Amino acid sequence: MQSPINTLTITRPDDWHLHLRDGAVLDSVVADSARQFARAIIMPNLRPPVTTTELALAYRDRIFSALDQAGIPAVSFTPLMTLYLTDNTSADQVVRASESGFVHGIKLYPAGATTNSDAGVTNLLGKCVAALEAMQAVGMPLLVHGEVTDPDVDLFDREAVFIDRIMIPLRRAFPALKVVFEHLTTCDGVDYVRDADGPVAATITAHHLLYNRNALFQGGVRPHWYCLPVLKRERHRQALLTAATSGMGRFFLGTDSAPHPKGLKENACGCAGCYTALHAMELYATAFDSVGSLDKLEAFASLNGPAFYGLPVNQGTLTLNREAYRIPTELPMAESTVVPLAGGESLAWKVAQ
Ligand SMILES: NC(=O)N[C@@H](CC(=O)O)C(=O)O
Ligand SMILES: [Zn+2]
Ligand SMILES: [Zn+2]
Repeated sequence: MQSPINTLTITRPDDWHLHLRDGAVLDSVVADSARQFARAIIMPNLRPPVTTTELALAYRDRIFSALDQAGIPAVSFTPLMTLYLTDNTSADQVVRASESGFVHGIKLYPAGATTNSDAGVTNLLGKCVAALEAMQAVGMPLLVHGEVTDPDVDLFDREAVFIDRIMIPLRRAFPALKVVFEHLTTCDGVDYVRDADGPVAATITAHHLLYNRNALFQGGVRPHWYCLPVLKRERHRQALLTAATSGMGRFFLGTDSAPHPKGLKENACGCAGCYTALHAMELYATAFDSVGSLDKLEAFASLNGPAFYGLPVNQGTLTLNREAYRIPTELPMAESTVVPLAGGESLAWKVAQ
């Protein structure tokens, strides 16, 4: 089923889940995101993590310097900052973040769940009650990496178990808390977000819409397809695609683009994270086109996110053309190299320059 559409112009999109890193890598990656997106929710899992409004302000300044160095005017890309929730995040820190006007979410990393999560939360409903109460009161969204870390739980089941053990009790205790279930990967997650009462939403990556877990092992172990939460079975991919193309306001775009140096991905213990900022909208257009739903891309990429976060829709537009585009195999970045997801492969969509 292929749509006859050959060109598509949508309201300029936003990326509601992005890793920009820091230092020299930040300088290299920020231009890729700014080329396609007007705003992005910037993940706080740096080393050390961004745990306070002061640290977020300093990081935001470094992002603006990187934009300036890349020749991108500050008005054309807005970093929406987040804080990293810890066992010690106080209600006062939440209030300060909210009053800053530039912090738009607080991120839950269960300790040990993913890249740079060592400082994360050990017991959400035991240690973070004051912070969660304050977040609910001021309307600050909680962004969650929704996987349990219990070593007895199979890697592929960690999202489903997170719903039962954390999400449901959390929502019962804080029914008015805004929650974004980040990088949703399962049909269990889709069902939960679709049916839950209250202000719940989810981001979905391009890679989870395009690939199932076979991609990790096609012809051998392929580390560039390894991310967390890990790719799942085909039926989960199908459920994500149905949700993303449903037009439902609870589902919106979040690339989870997460650059790692090539040498740390192609490694005996390779890092989790896929780099998709370079070709994000091309990947999403390919996924939506695969089910004849290009007409639903604008809601997912440009309208649903701002509505949930209470922000205005962007002014500009982005045009995609049906045009063969070969993804580069490698990108030189600072002192290292980053391999974009599906490097060397071709897509049928290209963002117009
Ligand atoms: N998604 C990933 O596999 N990695 C992310 C962390 C995260 O979003 O969990 C990273 O920071 O590298
Ligand atoms: Zn995550
Ligand atoms: Zn992420």
